[in-house]
Order: sequence, then structure tokens, then C-alpha cells
Amino acid sequence: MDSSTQACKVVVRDAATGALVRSGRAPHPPGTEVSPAAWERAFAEASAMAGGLADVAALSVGGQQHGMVCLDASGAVVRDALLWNDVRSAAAAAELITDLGDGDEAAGRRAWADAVGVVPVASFTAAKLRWLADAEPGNADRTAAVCLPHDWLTWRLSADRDLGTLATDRSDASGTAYWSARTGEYRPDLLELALRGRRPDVPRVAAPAEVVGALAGTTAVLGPGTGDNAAAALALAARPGDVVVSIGTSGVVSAVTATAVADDTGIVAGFADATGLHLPLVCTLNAARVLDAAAALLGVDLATLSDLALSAPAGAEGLVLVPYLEGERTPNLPRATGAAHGLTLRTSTPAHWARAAVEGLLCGLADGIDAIAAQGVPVDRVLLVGGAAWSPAVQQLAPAVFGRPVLVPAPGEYVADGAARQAAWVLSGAAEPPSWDQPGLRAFEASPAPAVRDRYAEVRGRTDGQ
Ligand SMILES: Nc1ncnc2c1ncn2[C@@H]1O[C@H](COP(=O)(O)OP(=O)(O)O)[C@@H](O)[C@H]1O
Ligand SMILES: O=C(CO)[C@@H](O)[C@H](O)COP(=O)(O)O
Repeated sequence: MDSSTQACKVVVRDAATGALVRSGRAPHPPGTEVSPAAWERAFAEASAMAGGLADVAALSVGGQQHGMVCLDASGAVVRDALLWNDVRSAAAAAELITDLGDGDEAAGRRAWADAVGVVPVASFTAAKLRWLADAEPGNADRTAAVCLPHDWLTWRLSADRDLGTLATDRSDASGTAYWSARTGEYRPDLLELALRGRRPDVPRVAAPAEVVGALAGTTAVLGPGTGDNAAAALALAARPGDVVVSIGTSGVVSAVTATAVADDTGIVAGFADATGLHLPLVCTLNAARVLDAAAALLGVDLATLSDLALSAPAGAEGLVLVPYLEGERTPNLPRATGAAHGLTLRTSTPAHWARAAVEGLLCGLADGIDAIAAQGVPVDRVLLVGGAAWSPAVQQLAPAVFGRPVLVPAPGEYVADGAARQAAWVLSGAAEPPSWDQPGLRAFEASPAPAVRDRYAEVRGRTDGQ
């Protein structure tokens, strides 16, 4: 299962071969604050669409990372979950940095990067907990355990609902900012710092292919699950040298590495992967929905938006869209709004606007690839996944903006596929994930267009972003 921001997707795959047997999907409610019960309802609907789970022997949950699900002592949800893209915790994140640096921001950044491989931003659970402690102290007092969306779903699907059975995996634990991918240990002091002295229970961090329970009412085993980006890497069997660019609700650039990253600028987050390795990652808040918004603005569907973008000249003759439509996480400008620059009579056309939307989205991701490379991570292959990777304009313009060829796997649900591969791994009890056929890769190449990135950088620099 992939319980991601906009939808729940279920795939049933043959454990030995990986062949797709059935699939289903159901939407999630909009917004950045969601009742976790909605994820369960969407899972029930998606599973029913996939023909039910009666013949399923193992299940794993891939899910949107970060966020905050607070449970009281009886296991009931204390308040609606805050999602990774909810930015009300931005000031709390900034406070946590200076708190750990004894008032010195630079020292705080270094201390967080050294401690847990990440520097707090609004998305991370630690920042959301600090917000909760200050804005809703009663809810913070009632919180007996805190977990993430995928942990909660695995627990709810399990036969054993004791709070002590809550389990997570390295990948999602590394997105809390109170667990270190480098040491494999929680930092209870940082959890306590976030919650101003409170210390709720946190899920046990399971090994990559550990059985964490049984699916309620069945003999099927539950895998530990994983964060959606780690699941996609597992589905693609990403290896060192591969960089996966995902254009879903979030825009993500990530890579599997043997060693942990500790970037005190906070641009590259030092997350863990789903196999025992690491997953340095850059995440933007504005990705596929930039295209959704551009299509809505122009009154066209996504296919027409793509045609329009491809019909305009490279660089949209100077029209640039800095697409911070929901604030931004990378760069860390949570209160930013979008900006357009270069509107003239000539560029005031739907085609220019469509082109600027696609190029603006891709320029932010190109910055992410550069940031990953600057950490010493090799970039041999770039693989493009996520809903907007199905857009012909994205496929054709990405190699020009990124300045390197791009490989696009056949359209599919790679997060759910990664969760399925983990489930098959758990079931097998083997040391390695099963060898499944890999999706066919379509290569896209184009002449690099550095002028597009230069112009974007110039315009981005002119907007203060707030
Ligand atoms: N052909 C397409 N062109 C552009 N965007 C698309 C296309 N198909 C789907 N999308 C967009 O992809 C997004 C969903 O991608 P997905 O990776 O499933 O997101 P998430 O996992 O965050 O829920 C939606 O915003 C949707 O509009
Ligand atoms: O916050 C991050 C990664 O750090 C996001 O990638 C979320 O994990 C949401 O993913 P999608 O719904 O866009 O797949």
C-alpha cells in the first residue's frame, strides 16, 4: 500500500515474480490537517477496488513521510494529523535550531546535523511537536505516543493494538528529527526538547525485513513499512549512482548511499533507506500541483498543458514562474508565495505560461540534484517517477533543464510497488529483497539549457520569497 498525500494506492503482486495481479486506488481528503481515519477509509476502498486482500500473504505500508499522529493512553487519536506539507510549525522549527545552539543559529544547525543528520524544517515531526506544545498544551499533555502515518496504519491493520506494539522503520524514523540514521538510535533528549519536557512513547524501529505483526483476522504478515521515497527506491532497486527524482505532491531528489549525510545547511536531509543504507534527500513542497494549478488557471487539462508547454520556446522568452504556491521547504521559505517575472505582450500567452510552469518546477528540482551532488553523492543515472513524470512536457524538458539524460520507468505506482517488494522480502525471510523484473526504462535526452536555469536563478534571487 502507498498511503501518500493525495491518494491511497494498493497493488497486489506475486511474491516470487513481482508480476502485478490487481490494483486499486482511492482519494485522500484535501488539506494539510487530516483525520487519520480517512486514510483507513481510503485503504478499505482501494483494497476493495483491488479485489480484496483474501489471498494476500504479506502486506507492507509505504506512506507520506513526516507529519504527526498523536495518540492518547487508550490509543485514540488526540487531534487530526498534521501532514508534512503543513507549515504552521515553521517558527517552531526555527526555534528548535536556536534552542540547540544556545541562541546561535549556525551552531544550532551544526548540532542538529551532527545529532540526527537533519536540520529542523516545518515538515519534520519534532517541529510539529514543538508547535503542539506551545499552541495546544492540553493535547501535548494527552499525547502518550507519537507516530507517523505509515506507523499508525500498520498498527491499525495489526491484530495487536497495544500501544507497545507500535513499530516503524529506519526511513520514517529518520524523518522525525529525533532518530539518527547514522547511529541507529533515538535521541529522547531532542524529543523532550521539542515537547518542552514531555516524553511520549515512540515506535520501535524494526529491521528492514522484520515481521512486525499479523494483518488482523488473517494469517498474513505485516512488514515494517517505510517512507514513500524509500519505497520508490526499493521498487526501482536503486543503487549507488542512481538519483531518483519524484514529481508527486512533493518534488523529491534522493539517492541510495552507503554512508550517512550531515548537511548543516539543511538542504539535503540525511534520511535512511528501506534496506539498511541511507537516502540523502532534497524535498520541495511544490511539484505536480504546480502543473495542476497552471492547467486550472489556463482552463485546460494536463495533456493540453503539456502540448502548450512544448509549443513555446525554451525559457518562455524570459517568462519565469517561481512556483512557491504552498510556501516552500527547499529553499526553506515556508511563508513564500509564487512569483512570475518577464510578462510582456509577447509572453502573455497560455503557451508561455505553461512552459514557465514546467520549467520553474524543473529548475527547483535541478537545484536539488546539484545539492545532492555537492554532498559527494555520485549522479550516474537520473530516474523520473511520480504522477507528473507522466507528462510529455516534463519528460522532454527535464533532460534540458537538468543538463543530463533522464530515464523514465513505465508508468506505475512505484511507492506501492516498493512496499509490495518489502512485503515479499519479509515473507521470504531471505537476506536480500527478491529479484523482481525491473520496469522498462525510456531514455530522454536533450541539449542542456543552462540559460533557463540562469534566468530562473536571477528571478528567484529577486523575490524575497516571504
Ligand atoms: N499526465 C500528467 N501530467 C501532469 N501531472 C500529472 C499527470 N498525471 C498525474 N499527474 C499529477 O500527479 C499528482 C499525483 O502524483 P502522485 O505521485 O500520485 O502523488 P502523491 O503520491 O503525492 O499522492 C497529481 O497532482 C496529478 O495531477
Ligand atoms: O516530505 C517528504 C519527503 O521528505 C515528501 O516526499 C512526503 O513523503 C510526501 O510525499 P508524496 O505524497 O509527494 O509522495
